[in-house]
Amino acid sequence: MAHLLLVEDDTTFSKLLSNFLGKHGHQVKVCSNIKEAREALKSSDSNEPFEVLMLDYRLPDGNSVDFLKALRSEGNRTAAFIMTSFHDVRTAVTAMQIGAFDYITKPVNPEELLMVLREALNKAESADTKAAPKTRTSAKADKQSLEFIEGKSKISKQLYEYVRLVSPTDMSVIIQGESGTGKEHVAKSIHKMSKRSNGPFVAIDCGSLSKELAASELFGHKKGAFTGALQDKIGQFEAADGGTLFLDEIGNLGYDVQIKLLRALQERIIVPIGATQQIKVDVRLIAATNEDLMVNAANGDFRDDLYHRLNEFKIEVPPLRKRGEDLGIFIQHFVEKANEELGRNVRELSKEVMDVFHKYDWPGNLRELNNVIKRLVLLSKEEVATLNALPAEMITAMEDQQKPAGSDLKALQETHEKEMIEKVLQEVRYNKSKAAKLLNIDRKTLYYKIEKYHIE
Ligand SMILES: Nc1ncnc2c1ncn2[C@@H]1O[C@H](COP(=O)(O)OP(=O)(O)OP(=O)(O)O)[C@@H](O)[C@H]1O
Repeated sequence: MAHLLLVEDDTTFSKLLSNFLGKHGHQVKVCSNIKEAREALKSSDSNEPFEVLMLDYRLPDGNSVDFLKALRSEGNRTAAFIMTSFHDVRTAVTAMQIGAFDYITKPVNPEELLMVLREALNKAESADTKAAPKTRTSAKADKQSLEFIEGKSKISKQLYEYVRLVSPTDMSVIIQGESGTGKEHVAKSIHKMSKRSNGPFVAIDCGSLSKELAASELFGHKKGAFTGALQDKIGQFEAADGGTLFLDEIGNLGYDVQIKLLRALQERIIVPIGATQQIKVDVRLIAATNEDLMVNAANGDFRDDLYHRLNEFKIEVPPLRKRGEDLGIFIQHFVEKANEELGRNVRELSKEVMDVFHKYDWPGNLRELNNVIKRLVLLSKEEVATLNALPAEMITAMEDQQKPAGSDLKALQETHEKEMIEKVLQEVRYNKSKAAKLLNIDRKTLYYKIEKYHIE
């Protein structure tokens, strides 16, 4: 049994969901907005904290991506997943960067929900047993590398040529690529092929670290160094001694921590917070980012000196839509993996499903493909998976894409609607309440349309 917090403003749906989860032995606290959720989190018993947060994306007093961002920066690391419509998948992808474990598209399929919940609970459990949440150690690195697919496209061959080239050296590496392209996988491969492969591989997701906690997480602290430092803590730099430290989403580190990081890299020593003695460390650093750190450095958002220290070698991991023939190889791989995990026997995807997969642009890259395939396999009782097992909206999106815009009434209406919203937003200087009133729609609908049409 798990203690879950469900934040959902659709009361019928939340009742349905909590009954369903209750029947599966879980204890669910339901809140209908962010304010209530905050109160529930505050008053949750420290003996029985929430193990998983299940968040509807659009809530009456904000969206759950911002909510989760705020929680993470306050140091809350409870496993969380976001429930979203298919149109918001791009937003959900952002959510994963700030430490949501996963997302699930609405309408929620019960079996899929249980699967995602099970995975979130496993994650919560493994985080509990480690020095820090979101820190992954070498045992997992080994297991995952076995499942690694390189691909046959030209762009993938070049990628792995670079990986093999840089692995045996001790150079720092920046891995750049969109969310879900496999940056962590690449980092693990570099570690495995390096002379440090017998040492630890420690991964930290800087996106889920609050500014206050980042320095202590990386460099450790002494008991009493700050409120809440109840005992000495070893930092991840020390934990990675003799091995590789992988800093995911490094662009999220605050300026102060960046200075300390630079010093640790240049002088190979660290000083835990509140300590007086220096500790020698021998760590290879690999950093990942989905932004262009060079641009951030030029804008002053990232320290120039640190950028150059890290950028001894740069590897770009291509988005899935640019990996051409690899798509088929990844599909096969993920289907086999899902069959094994879920005890299914899907042998083939129907031609229609393959068509959709080839046309779709996969904004969440390999992670999204993996998720969609898991769902597809889960819902397919036969050997051939058909369109029925794909999210309905994915198919509609593909159909819409294929229609010629000139004669497509819906597309014309949507273009008109987008222009109208943009015009009104400009008129009221982006005051969304006023804009919603003028457009005669509620705020929630306005937010939905702003996202749908990618209005800045
Ligand atoms: N080469 C690969 N072969 C098989 N599976 C892969 C490969 N690369 C990535 N994956 C799978 O794709 C998913 C995303 O990979 P990963 O976490 O490495 O991406 P990422 O770019 O680091 O993501 P993020 O930007 O969110 O940190 C994982 O489920 C991973 O197992």
